[in-house]
Amino acid sequence: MANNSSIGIEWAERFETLLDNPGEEPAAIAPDAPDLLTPQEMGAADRLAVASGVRSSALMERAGEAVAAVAESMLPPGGRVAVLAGPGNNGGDGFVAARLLTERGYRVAVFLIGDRDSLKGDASLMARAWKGPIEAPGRDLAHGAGLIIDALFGAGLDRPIEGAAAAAIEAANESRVPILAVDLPSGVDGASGAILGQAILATETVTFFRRKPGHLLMPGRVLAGRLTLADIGHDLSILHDIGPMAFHNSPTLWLDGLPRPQLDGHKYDRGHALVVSGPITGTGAARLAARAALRIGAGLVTVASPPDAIVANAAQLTAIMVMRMYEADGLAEILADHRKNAVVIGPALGVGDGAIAMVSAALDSDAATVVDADGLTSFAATPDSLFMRIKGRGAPVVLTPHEGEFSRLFPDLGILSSKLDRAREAAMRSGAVVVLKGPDTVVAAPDGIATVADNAPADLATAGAGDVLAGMIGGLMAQQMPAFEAATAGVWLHGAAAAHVGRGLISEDLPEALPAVLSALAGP
Ligand SMILES: NC(=O)C1=CN([C@@H]2O[C@H](COP(=O)(O)OP(=O)(O)OC[C@H]3O[C@@H](n4cnc5c(N)ncnc54)[C@H](OP(=O)(O)O)[C@@H]3O)[C@@H](O)[C@H]2O)[C@@H](O)CC1
Ligand SMILES: Nc1ncnc2c1ncn2[C@@H]1O[C@H](COP(=O)(O)OP(=O)(O)O)[C@@H](O)[C@H]1O
Ligand SMILES: [K+]
Repeated sequence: MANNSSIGIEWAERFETLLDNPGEEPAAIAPDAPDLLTPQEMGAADRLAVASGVRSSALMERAGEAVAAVAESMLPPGGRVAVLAGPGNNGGDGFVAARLLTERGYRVAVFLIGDRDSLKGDASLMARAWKGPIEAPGRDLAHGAGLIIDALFGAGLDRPIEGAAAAAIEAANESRVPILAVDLPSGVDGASGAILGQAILATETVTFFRRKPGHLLMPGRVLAGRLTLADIGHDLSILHDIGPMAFHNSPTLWLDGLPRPQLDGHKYDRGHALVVSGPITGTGAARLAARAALRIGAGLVTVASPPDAIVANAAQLTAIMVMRMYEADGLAEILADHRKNAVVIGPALGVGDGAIAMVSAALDSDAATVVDADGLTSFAATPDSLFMRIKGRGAPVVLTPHEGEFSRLFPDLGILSSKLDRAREAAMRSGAVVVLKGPDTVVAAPDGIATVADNAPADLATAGAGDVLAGMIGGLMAQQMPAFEAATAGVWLHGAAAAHVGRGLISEDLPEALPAVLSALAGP
């Protein structure tokens, strides 16, 4: 199907290459390793590592070593450390770090939730190797400490934190002492980034082998602070067996597929994007989207304008063309010209039957289609009719809702705590690539492959930013970039453009920042 994504497949192929040419990989873990593993997948990675001959206690020793190394960078020589250890293997990592830091001259106090005799397996082993005292945490657990190591709960957290552990988290947060979290800030669900009961607000977090979705999804991303990814001895080949379905949105994933102008190329080779304008009271959104489509490389861009808005549009456009459009039939006529191979519809379109008819006309065409804003809201009462049209066509569709628009189209998915799951369900149900926007924008394809972005500065929460994103994705699809890749690249480039502009950003700045961002990506 046209919407299917190739990122997962391409990345898997790249691993094959890395495995065949190990010399080409500078370290076991590339710093931009994009795979995200859920806690369950990470558990499987640990089991696979053990099955391949790595001792689980060796994994824990290296995990504790990685924690100790970051702790040292956060402490003055001989500084005081409070280690909070939990009842599972996360606590085991804490005991290793406590031992190593003591050996290196730091003054370490260990506070355990539960008792040492209840610890099992490697955690029990590491607790026995700790020769110092073990205390029960009280309100003053951080007293005199220069650093708290949070080793209460990691990948094994499976219910809301209460009681003594919740009180310890509260005391740690209130102490204002910097906190280094082991694997995850305790209380953060590694799959969703959601808080289960109570959570540590970490200064830094050390995680192992691969990041988890909860390190990137809100609020987990903020609670984790600065993230270090440590190699503790997993072989890369493990990823083949696991087959990750979620990826960190970084250029590593899509840069090879980003359209580039060719020396022997022609503007007609770079596609023709059509952006549908709203009525006279709402024409700016379409112009923002159109400008973004042109800046991102579409060869030609046309704004299809209702007759009452044609003067407003024409007066403010130069390189972008304007065409008069008489409602849905007019749009269908314009799109009958197959050279117009991508259409962006929805920004400031107005909500109602007229908008439904126009979106339907766009979906009846052969053009790759981005449906945004009012184009989505108009289907709040009849979402299935939108999904049926999407599934019934050959060309790809990208839906770009923010959380409000999303909840109108998929009201029952609000119960899912994971933004990743919400976007995936929506993609599966609608047959479209879904871009669920926000500070942690998720792009999901109907086959379950998804990306999570973390590069959007808060400045992007400004009027019209979404219109620009829709135009960028449409502009990439006009250049034949597949829908999932176009959406993923569009989201990253949108964030990068905002970061390039910095403070004072308004949406008009975003298309203008694209040349710098694209040039930097293209290299010297
Ligand atoms: N596996 C490996 O090889 C490696 C793993 N590594 C490390 O192991 C960590 C995962 O370890 P894990 O699976 O033992 O889980 P962990 O996060 O310690 O917590 C589970 C414990 O907490 C309990 N519990 C859960 N929720 C609770 C709650 N709300 N309130 C109270 N209790 C709760 C639950 O017990 P339960 O009561 O459910 O029986 C269980 O005892 C991982 O994050 C990484 O740091 C590294 O060393 C590298 C090698
Ligand atoms: N707090 C935030 N941090 C970073 N990016 C954000 C934040 N809030 C929103 N965004 C991004 O800003 C854009 C806003 O889009 P949208 O809500 O559609 O606004 P508009 O309708 O005004 O264009 C989206 O790309 C979204 O991902
Ligand atoms: K932790």
